[in-house]
Amino acid sequence: MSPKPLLELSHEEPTLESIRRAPKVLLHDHLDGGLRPATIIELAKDCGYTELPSTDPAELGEWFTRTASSGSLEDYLTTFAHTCGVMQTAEALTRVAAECAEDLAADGVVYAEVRYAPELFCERGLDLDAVVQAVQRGFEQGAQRAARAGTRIRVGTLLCAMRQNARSMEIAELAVRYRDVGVVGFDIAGPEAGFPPTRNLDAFEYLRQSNAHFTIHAGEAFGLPSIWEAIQHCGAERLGHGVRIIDDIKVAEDGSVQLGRLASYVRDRRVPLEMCPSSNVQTGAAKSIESHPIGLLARLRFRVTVNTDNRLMSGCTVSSELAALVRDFGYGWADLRWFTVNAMKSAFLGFDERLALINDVIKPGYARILSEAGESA
Ligand SMILES: O=c1[nH]cnc2c1ncn2[C@@H]1O[C@H](CO)[C@@H](O)[C@H]1O
Ligand SMILES: [Zn+2]
Repeated sequence: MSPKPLLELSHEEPTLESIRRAPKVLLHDHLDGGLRPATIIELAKDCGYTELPSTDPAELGEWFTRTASSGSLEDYLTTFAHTCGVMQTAEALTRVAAECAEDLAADGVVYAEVRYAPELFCERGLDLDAVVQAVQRGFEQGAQRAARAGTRIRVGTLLCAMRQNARSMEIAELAVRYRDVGVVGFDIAGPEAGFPPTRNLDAFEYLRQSNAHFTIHAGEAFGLPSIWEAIQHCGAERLGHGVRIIDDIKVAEDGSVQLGRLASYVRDRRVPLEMCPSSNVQTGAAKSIESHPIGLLARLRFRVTVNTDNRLMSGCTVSSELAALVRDFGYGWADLRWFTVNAMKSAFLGFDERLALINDVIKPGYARILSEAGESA
């Protein structure tokens, strides 16, 4: 079967270059998983961090992608010791956040939600508030530099609590304290097996009482019970990954599809899935991009979004993830616009701002690309 676009709009196939020029929205990207290799090396030198596996940027980048392709989430996560190791000062955090905003803007991302766990950056004297302030400063600087370079980006921050630690209430309070200055939500991250989302019920309860937004990493390294708890016990608005929802969908030999009750609920309620195909292949949550559940889930019209997870560990960008899906699923421009609008609708930004980005930036951006494609055809 030759791959076919889900929606027809133009016969011009999107290429990596043209995808880079299209407006894109990113909901799931870790700040400590997106550093430039050269920056890691410079920061290590500045702060006396001596554990890096290489001091050559190309080699170091290659080390991250190779080591993260371990086949298990736990092993994948060990690589973060080196990024967190060099992010222990306010200056380092500001620099990393600024470069993150610049890199995303250069890739054509117009709105990004970038997440990190403040508790991981308090090893050398910073407190949680100092961490958040330093990162916010960086995003502001980066967005300003990007605007001067002719690329506009808006960045919202998500604060993560680490599942294996017991600080989720404290981090949830931090997220609420900074919600008027750029923090748009909360998440839990880290190893999934053995750390069910219900361990953090008090934090989720507090966030709901505070009318605050949160997503939960669920259904990545553990299956349906994790997704069910995240949604039905904790009240997650979105699912980080959520790939294992596929376990509740039966595809018969004749191609007919039957959704179980949880999969139906997720689709009926339009629960956004923050899918990260390359990361899933590296952690063993999916065998390949080609066989990734995103193909079926998009065809069934789940609220699918396409994300990077960790650009450094996967050697990817939003554009390269989309290009891989175009290559393996035959998606066209209408499909890429659909993923982008899905993501913007699912953002933890106010409704009026989401609408403005869709109507003033995303739709005109795709219209421009399509008219250019039409002219050159
Ligand atoms: O795909 C993932 N699943 C679970 N945890 C993750 C993933 N990627 C990164 N982190 C964890 O989130 C922390 C905060 O950014 C990172 O330090 C890493 O430990
Ligand atoms: Zn993640």
